[in-house]
Amino acid sequence: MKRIILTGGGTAGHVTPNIALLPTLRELNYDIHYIGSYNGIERKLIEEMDIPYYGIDSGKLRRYFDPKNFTDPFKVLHGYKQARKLIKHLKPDVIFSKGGFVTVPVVISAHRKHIPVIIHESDMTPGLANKLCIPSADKVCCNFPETMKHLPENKAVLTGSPIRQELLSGNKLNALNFCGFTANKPVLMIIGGSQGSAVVNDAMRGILPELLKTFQVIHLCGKGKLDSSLDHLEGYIQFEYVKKELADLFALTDVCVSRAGANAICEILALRKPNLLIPLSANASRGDQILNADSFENQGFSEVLTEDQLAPTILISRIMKLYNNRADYIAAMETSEQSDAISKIISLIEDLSR
Ligand SMILES: CC(=O)N[C@H]1[C@@H](OP(=O)(O)OP(=O)(O)OC[C@H]2O[C@@H](n3ccc(=O)[nH]c3=O)[C@H](O)[C@@H]2O)O[C@H](CO)[C@@H](O)[C@@H]1O
Repeated sequence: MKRIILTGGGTAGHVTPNIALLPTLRELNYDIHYIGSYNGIERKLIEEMDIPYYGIDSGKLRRYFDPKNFTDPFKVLHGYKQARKLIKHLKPDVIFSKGGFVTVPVVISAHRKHIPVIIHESDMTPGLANKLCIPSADKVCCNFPETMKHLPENKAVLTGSPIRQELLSGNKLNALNFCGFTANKPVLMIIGGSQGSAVVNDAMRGILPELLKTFQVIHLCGKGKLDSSLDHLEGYIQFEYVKKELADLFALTDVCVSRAGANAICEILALRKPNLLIPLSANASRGDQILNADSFENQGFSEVLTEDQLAPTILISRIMKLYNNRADYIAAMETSEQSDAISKIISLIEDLSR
C-alpha cells in the first residue's frame, strides 16, 4: 500500500482541493495522512473525513509589521522540527501540498529526505508560501494557463483545480427544506470566501430589503459574522460556514454574488451559476482575486464590481442585469473547457510515487 501525506491550510481554499482528491485516493487504496496546523480550519475539515491528522506549529510569514513577527520565527523553526520528525516516522511515498504557510516545513523536510513532492497553486501568481516551496517541489500544478510563465518550465503542469465531485449532485428539495424557502421565488447565494467578508456582508445586507423583493437570499457570511437582527427576515438565511449542505444550496441557487477566491469561482463555473464577483482589494492582498475576476469577466462568465463600486444602486442594478441576462452567462460558461483536474493530479501522484 502506498502512503501519501496531504498538506495545506490556513483558509478553506487550501483544504477543499485536498478533500476533492480523497475519493480517488481511497479507491486506489492509498494510506492517507494529513499534516496541518494545530487549530486552523483544516483540522476540523479533515478530521471529519476520518483521516489521521497531525498538527504542527505554523507561523505566518508576513510582509508587514506585526508584533507576532518576533515570535513566529520560533514557531516556524519548531514546525520544521515537527515536520521532519513526522516525515521520518511516516515514511510517505509522496507528498501533495495545496499551499498555505503550514506546508513550507513539510515540503522542505520531505525534499531533504528525497520524497517526491507535488505542490498546487490555485491563483494566477504563486503565493509566498508556494514560492518558498517551489525549489523543493518535483512538480508544480496550477489552475490558470497564465500561471505557467511564473513557474520553472520543467516543473509546471496545468491541471486546473480539483473540485469536490459531490458539489455537482446537490438536491434542490433538500435545500428548500433546509432553508425553509418556497420553490416559487428565485434564490441568490452570497459567498464571502471561506472566512466571510465584512465588506461583502455589509454591502449585501445594505440592499437586503430591495433584494428580497425579487429573491430569497442564502448568505454564507463567515465565522463570527452572523447578524442576529436579520434572523426574523422572511426569505433570508445566514450561515457562518456550511459543509455537506453546500451541494444542495448550490443546486437551489439561481445566481451568486461571491468573492473571487480561486476555488469558489471554479466551483461556480463548474456549476454554471451566473455570478457577480467582488474581488478582495489589492490593499488587503497581493491582488490575485482581481486577476481571477478579470479573467472570468473577459470570458463572459461573470459580472465584476470592485470594492469601491459597491454603492447600493450600482449593486442592485448589476445583480438585476445578471439575473435578467442569466442565459447569456450560462451559455458562456458552457463553452469553458474546464479540465479534469482530479485525474490529472492523481496521475502525477501515481507517477511520482512509483
Ligand atoms: C482572504 C484570502 O486570502 N483569500 C484567498 C483564499 O480564499 P478562500 O479560502 O476563501 O478560498 P476559495 O474561495 O478559493 O475557496 C473557498 C472554499 O471554501 C468552500 N466553502 C466556502 C464557504 C462555505 O460556507 N463552505 C465551503 O465549503 C468553497 O466551496 C471553496 O471550496 O484562498 C484562495 C485560493 O488560494 C485565494 O484565491 C483567495 O484570495
